[in-house]
Amino acid sequence: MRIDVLTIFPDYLAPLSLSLIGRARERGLLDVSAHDLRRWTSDVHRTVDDTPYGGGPGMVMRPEPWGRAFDELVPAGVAPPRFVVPSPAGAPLTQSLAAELAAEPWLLFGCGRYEGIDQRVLDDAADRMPVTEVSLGDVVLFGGEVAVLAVVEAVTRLLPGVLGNAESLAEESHTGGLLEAPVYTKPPVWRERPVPDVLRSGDHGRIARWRRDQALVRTARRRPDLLAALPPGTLDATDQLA
Ligand SMILES: Nc1cc(-c2ccc3cc[nH]c3c2)n[nH]1
Repeated sequence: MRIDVLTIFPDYLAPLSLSLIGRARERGLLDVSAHDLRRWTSDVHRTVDDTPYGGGPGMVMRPEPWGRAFDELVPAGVAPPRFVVPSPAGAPLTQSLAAELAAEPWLLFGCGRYEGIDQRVLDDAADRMPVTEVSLGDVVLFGGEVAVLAVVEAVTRLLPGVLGNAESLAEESHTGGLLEAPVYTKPPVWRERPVPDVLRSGDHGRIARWRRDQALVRTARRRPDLLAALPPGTLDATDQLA
C-alpha cells in the first residue's frame, strides 16, 4: 500500500516511522510519504490560508496549493488514490471503515488546519478520485494530523504481514463484536490484588468461558449498542449477561 499525506506539519507524521509501521515500511509492505503543502505555494511567504468569505473567526485553507499538489501527485491517466480527509463532519472511523480502506492500493490523506479547507478542494478532488471524509469521534481537534495517525494505524495493522505472529494471535482472539475481557500477567498477587484463579487453573475450556462471560458483561455495561449490533444468533443460551 502507498500512503501519501498532505499537511502543513509533516513532523506530526514522524510517528509513522516508528514500531510496527516503521518495520512494515522497511520490509516494503508500506510506502508512506508526508508532503509539506507549502511546497505547492507560489508566494514568498508560502501562504496556505486566508480570511473566510462571509466573515467569521479564524482562517480557511486556500484551494490553490491543494490543486497544485493534486496535479503533481495524481496526474491524469494514473489510477487515482482514495482521498481521505479527517473532518468533524466525516463518517465515523469504525473497524469496518478501516477494513474498507485497507483494501485500497493507494490512500492520499489531506490534513486540514485553521477553520478547515476551502470546500472547492473537496469538490475538485471528487472530480478526479473517490473522497472519504472521516471523523475520529465527536471531539474537536486542532487539525487532521492526529486523526490521520489513528486512521493509518487502524488500516495498516490490517495489512497482511504487518502484524507479527504474536500480535496477529491477539487479533484472532478478538471476541467478534464484543469488548475484550480484562487481561492479567505476573505477579500472581500485586498490592494484595490476586489474579482471578480461573486464569491460573490451566483449564482452557473454563478460561475461554470466563473470558467470554467477562467480554459479554463488559459490553452490556459499557457499550450496549455493540450488543444490539451483533448479528442474530451470536449470543447462545450459555452466554451470561448478569
Ligand atoms: N474527528 C475530528 C476531526 C477533526 C478535525 C479535522 C480537521 C480539522 C481542520 C481544522 N480543525 C480540524 C478538526 N476534529 N475532530
